[in-house]
Amino acid sequence: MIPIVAIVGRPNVGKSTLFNRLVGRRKAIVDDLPGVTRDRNYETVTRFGRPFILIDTGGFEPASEDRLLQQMREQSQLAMEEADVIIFLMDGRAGLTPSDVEVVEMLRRVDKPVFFVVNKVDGEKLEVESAEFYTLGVDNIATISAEHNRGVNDLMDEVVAALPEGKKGAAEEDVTRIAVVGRPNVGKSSLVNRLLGYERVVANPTPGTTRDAIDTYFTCNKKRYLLIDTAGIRRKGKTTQKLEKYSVVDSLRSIERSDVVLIVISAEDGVTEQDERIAGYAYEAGRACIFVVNKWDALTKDNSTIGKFVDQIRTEFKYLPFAPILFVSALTGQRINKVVEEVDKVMAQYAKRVSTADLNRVFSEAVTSHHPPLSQGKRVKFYYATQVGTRPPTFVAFTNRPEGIHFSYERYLLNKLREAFDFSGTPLRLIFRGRERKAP
Ligand SMILES: Nc1nc2c(ncn2[C@@H]2O[C@H](COP(=O)(O)OP(=O)(O)OP(=O)(O)O)[C@@H](O)[C@H]2O)c(=O)[nH]1
Ligand SMILES: Nc1nc2c(ncn2[C@@H]2O[C@H](COP(=O)(O)OP(=O)(O)OP(=O)(O)O)[C@@H](O)[C@H]2O)c(=O)[nH]1
Repeated sequence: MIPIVAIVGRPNVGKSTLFNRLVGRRKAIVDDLPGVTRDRNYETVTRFGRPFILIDTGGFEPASEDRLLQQMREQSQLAMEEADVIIFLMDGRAGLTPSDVEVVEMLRRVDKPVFFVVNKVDGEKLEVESAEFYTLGVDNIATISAEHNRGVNDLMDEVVAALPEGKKGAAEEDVTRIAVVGRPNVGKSSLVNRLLGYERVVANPTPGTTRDAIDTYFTCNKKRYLLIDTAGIRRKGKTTQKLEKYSVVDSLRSIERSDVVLIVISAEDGVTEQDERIAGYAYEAGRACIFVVNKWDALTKDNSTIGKFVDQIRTEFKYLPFAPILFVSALTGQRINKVVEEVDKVMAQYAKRVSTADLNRVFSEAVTSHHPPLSQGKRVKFYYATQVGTRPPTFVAFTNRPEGIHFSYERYLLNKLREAFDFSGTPLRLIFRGRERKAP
């Protein structure tokens, strides 16, 4: 399971600055895309070869000192429950504050690696001044400047070393791993029950019910599937009423481990912001996605109901135009058999390989019928394209001007590949690489 690192600390200590530094610049394919709900608070980061999910727990409203302390307690509580490693950030310019002292007390009792870090230590002089933080009685205090990238690598070196060893199961190429994600109470467990055909997971009418996380293998038409059923489903014994936004963390973990993501939406509630956040992450993670609109039985429908839902989903999730939409009822079983059918379809595309010859034929036809726009007055030429991976299908195209290719042209090429090879249900990746033209 991919580990989680959480950054905790008062407002304005520099959590987002550190987060952005670690996440690095975003790829254009994500930035230019209209309608992707970007939740800057969660990102998958790879550092020294180790991937982890980084969470910036910040972003709450500035508030009174009482309220602040309360929020910090909640934030830290969350980090203590969800994260594998915690970075507690303090502000070397503002100095030590009473709320720092209190939160440090809390975090010292945690049985997880906690890094106590003083930020904004931009130079030697501040280094000396940060000595007051040693009065916290913590043995190890790191000083960094997130803004100037000072001490950040050393810190991350230690953070990565403290990550738990990922339990790497044997690579199981023949299993389709399905994540079922969505807000609390949309019917994820009920859907899972239906898919498995028996009451394996107990559905409960209270939102955010506590339960064990269960991964379940099942076989259907001689094919094997793994249902990753941890999504939004709380583990047993937790009593803290979590903020809804944080059930997203469970979804992210599931998505990381999956091939196909079932984004479950309640027909009663329509699309919510949290659905958008989760779907945006699934998209960025490059997973195949299927929208499952559940509780279809609970609606009074007329001829336009389906159409309206499809419109809403296509409008809210512009970046997932290829994701199929299913309307089901986990309660009555209506159209549940379509789910596995659809999973098979998108999985076939997600894992598909096309021949280099076919790929280059399609590529050169696309380029010939619609030339790439000039880049700084120069012609953009493509030499060669090749598929370098699957899950999702990933292509590299060699060109004289990799940076000069506009996003809209990239989208044009991807659409051509989609049409030509029927990649209709899967995300695709297209990478441009520079190559000098060979001398004739
Ligand atoms: N001098 C200095 N300023 C910094 C450093 N890191 C962050 N800052 C500044 O501190 C301010 C707050 O930084 P943020 O990253 O927004 O802080 P935050 O903790 O995410 O704040 P919230 O979103 O309110 O929780 C910004 O003006 C940053 O430019 C640093 O290393 N040195
Ligand atoms: N009418 C109707 N109700 C449903 C359907 N699917 C689930 N429900 C009800 O919705 C409630 C929540 O269902 P769960 O399966 O526990 O939802 P969940 O998404 O797993 O919820 P959390 O564990 O809180 O994340 C229960 O009362 C279910 O009986 C459906 O298709 N139609």
